[in-house]
Amino acid sequence: MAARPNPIDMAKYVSARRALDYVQDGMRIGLGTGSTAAWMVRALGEMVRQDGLKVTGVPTSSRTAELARQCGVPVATLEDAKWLDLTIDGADEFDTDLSLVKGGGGALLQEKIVATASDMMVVITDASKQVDHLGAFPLPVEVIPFGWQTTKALIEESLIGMDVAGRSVTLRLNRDAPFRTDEGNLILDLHLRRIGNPRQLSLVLNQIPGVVENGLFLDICDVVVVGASDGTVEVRDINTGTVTHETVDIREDDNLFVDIAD
Ligand SMILES: O=C[C@H](O)[C@H](O)[C@H](O)COP(=O)(O)O
Repeated sequence: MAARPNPIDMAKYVSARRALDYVQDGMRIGLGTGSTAAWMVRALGEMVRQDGLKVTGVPTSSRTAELARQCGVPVATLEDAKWLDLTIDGADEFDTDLSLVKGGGGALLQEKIVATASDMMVVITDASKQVDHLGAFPLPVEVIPFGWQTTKALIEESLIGMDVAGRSVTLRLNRDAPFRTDEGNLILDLHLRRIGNPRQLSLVLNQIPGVVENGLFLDICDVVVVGASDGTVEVRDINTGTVTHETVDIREDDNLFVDIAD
């Protein structure tokens, strides 16, 4: 017997379902990483298995690749797919310009490469991720392990002249060991509280030797779908300047409602 998901998962689920309206047969789709993107991958798998949808998914992490295979979504590498029609991914923060902070799950590098190689990026999220100014969520910066303390010191130095409200930088841990990305790199989390000039910060960070990429996604996202636990979504489209409110048609027999571990 199918069980309804809790309110948080319900909001993620409806945003994922609505985002899949952008999918058409034959598309090459970037598959994001995180708990919200996982709902999208499961729902996409259902469309492939039950409706015969033909798509190719390009995962943005080893976790998503594994989930996609489990769900029956055919996967390819970006090297094979080369260019994508659409990427659907979650975010840690978004503002009114649809600028994003991503990388809470450590997948920002592949996510940014894949989203940039897509004609369209749709972000699936809930209202708790909306902010007036980016920066409340610590900004992830991926750095190579070689000389990472020096890279950290250079980042701290670069923050002195920046329009930010906090300047502490911490190495992300996984239990007691440093967290490693899929590329074997480290993540430094920048606790900035408020980022006054995201564009300047992004440019400055990416010029520091040892920095691979930062979690600011600027001018990449086209649409944000904000899901709510009552089954409604707000769809914000930066290209048309429209904001629409809709109710998502939920399949009550949806197999996704069966208890699924994240
Ligand atoms: O590295 C992780 C990604 O950027 C995720 O998209 C982001 O952290 C949001 O994840 P969630 O949907 O679990 O909040």
